[in-house]
Amino acid sequence: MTKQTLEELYDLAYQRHVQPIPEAYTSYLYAQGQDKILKKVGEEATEVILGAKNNREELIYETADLFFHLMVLLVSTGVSLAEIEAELGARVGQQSRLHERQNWRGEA
Ligand SMILES: N=c1c2ncn([C@@H]3O[C@H](COP(=O)(O)OP(=O)(O)OP(=O)(O)O)[C@@H](O)[C@H]3O)c2ncn1[C@@H]1O[C@H](COP(=O)(O)O)[C@@H](O)[C@H]1O
Repeated sequence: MTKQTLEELYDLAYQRHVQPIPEAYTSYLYAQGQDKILKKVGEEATEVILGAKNNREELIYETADLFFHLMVLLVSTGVSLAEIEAELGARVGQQSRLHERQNWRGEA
């Protein structure tokens, strides 16, 4: 089974940005502009929720769609995957502050 990492997906999205291919869907998204990309991210996020409600196959399929469109969004805004990884890295080892949330135990 062929696998693709998020880094490879990002690189692909980046390549389509710097070297557009007229018939490529990814290049089409960039050509349509930011609002189109944002709309797709919103749609795909909603489809992840619906997929999760249905079954795990749909959740997997829709998550892949969302990841792809998120990569296109990051590329189009000039945000690198390394910046996301750095943000995630900054959170490693931090205590969650669940106790600061009111009623986090579900108490009245
Ligand atoms: N991973 C993906 C990927 N995931 C989802 N999609 C596309 O995202 C779209 C989502 O489907 P929708 O029905 O929501 O959208 P749509 O109706 O086709 O499009 P709209 O008219 O709504 O914009 C489909 O066209 C999918 O083909 C992807 N398109 C491309 N890739 C990767 O990018 C590579 C390059 O693709 P091209 O840019 O098309 O050459 C591919 O080989 C893949 O590895």
